[in-house]
Amino acid sequence: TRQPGCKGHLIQNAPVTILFDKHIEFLRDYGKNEDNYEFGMTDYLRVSGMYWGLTALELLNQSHSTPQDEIVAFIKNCQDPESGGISACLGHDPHLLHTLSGVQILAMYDRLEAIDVEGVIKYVTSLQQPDGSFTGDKWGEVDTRFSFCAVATLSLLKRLDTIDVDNAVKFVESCMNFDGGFGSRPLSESHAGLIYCCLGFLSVTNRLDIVKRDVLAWWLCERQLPSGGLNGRPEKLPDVCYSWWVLSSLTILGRLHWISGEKLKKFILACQDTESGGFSDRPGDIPDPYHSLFGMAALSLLGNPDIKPVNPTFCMPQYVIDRMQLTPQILR
Ligand SMILES: CN(C(=O)[C@H](Cc1cnc[nH]1)NC(=O)OCc1ccccc1)[C@@H](Cc1ccccc1)C(=O)N[C@@H](Cc1ccc(O)cc1)C(=O)NO
Ligand SMILES: [Zn+2]
Repeated sequence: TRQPGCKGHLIQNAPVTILFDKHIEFLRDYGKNEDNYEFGMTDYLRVSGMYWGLTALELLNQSHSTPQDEIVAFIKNCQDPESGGISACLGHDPHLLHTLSGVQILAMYDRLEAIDVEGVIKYVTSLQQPDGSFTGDKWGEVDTRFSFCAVATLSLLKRLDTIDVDNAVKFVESCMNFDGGFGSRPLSESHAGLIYCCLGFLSVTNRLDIVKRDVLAWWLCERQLPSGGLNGRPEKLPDVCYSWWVLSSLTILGRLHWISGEKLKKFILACQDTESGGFSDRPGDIPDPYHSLFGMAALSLLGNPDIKPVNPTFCMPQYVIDRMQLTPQILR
């Protein structure tokens, strides 16, 4: 909805504060009434959707009000007894994306003992290929996203020793481009989401030494547009979730100060839905838990004191990473 006098993607009289109570209500009630369209459409993402909503609520210090036992039981039921992997929803095939989301939720609640941890490890290790890469599931799609999902999952379970880390690093290194960025596979185009995955992978495996630090930091800063918002690739529109992919990457590189945080903050705040609560991808669109988490996580990285600190590598509350004594590498 472009109103007259609209500056880029900023709408006049856009919110300039965080509407905390509305976001809490939006996240708590999302998917409650099972008849609404969004709920049904996201079956294939259910466990990931739970990770987004629950992590966002935790960043707002609200997780005391979530039905933890029900959530733990649901994730437990989504673990495939045969392969050990976790699926998005009952009856779906297990997948690395949802195995990570499930393990992230259980780690946040300190309830990892509720699932067959050895089964998860067996599943993750079974997906590593001879060239060091990982497939997302048994159907064989290789992507650097899955390299990150694999090592992030194993790191949360303290079992990084069960895969060939050096070979995994070699594959990710083979996906680095001349612009310092990373793509899905060797010679694929650089993309902010994949750069986050590859930097997260290198942070977990303590191998950030291979990155072309300032070339990549420069490419990430070029994602910022006149509206203050960030895009994922050159010539694309700004989108609040890219605030997270780009900011977490710059934080891991120790170059967060290179971007204009004030202008970005204005863009993120303008993505709030003043009626329903929640954040949308850009001002005026429909809010969802995914963009709500990544918008608030970005505000947390920008130093907002009313949102709990978030770990840039795992996109989980920092106090959880500290409790687990995990120390993912970060460049200062
Ligand atoms: C599957 N997916 C995406 O592809 C989103 C779609 C989108 C959101 N805003 C613009 N496009 N894209 C996305 O996550 O891109 C960032 C990214 C790309 C590659 C790797 C990691 C992150 C989103 C879900 C979604 C679909 C449609 C609309 C909103 C959210 C998603 O599950 N993202 C995953 C990462 C991811 C990304 C791409 C995938 O094909 C699968 C998973 C995530 O954030 N997990 O915690
Ligand atoms: Zn988005």
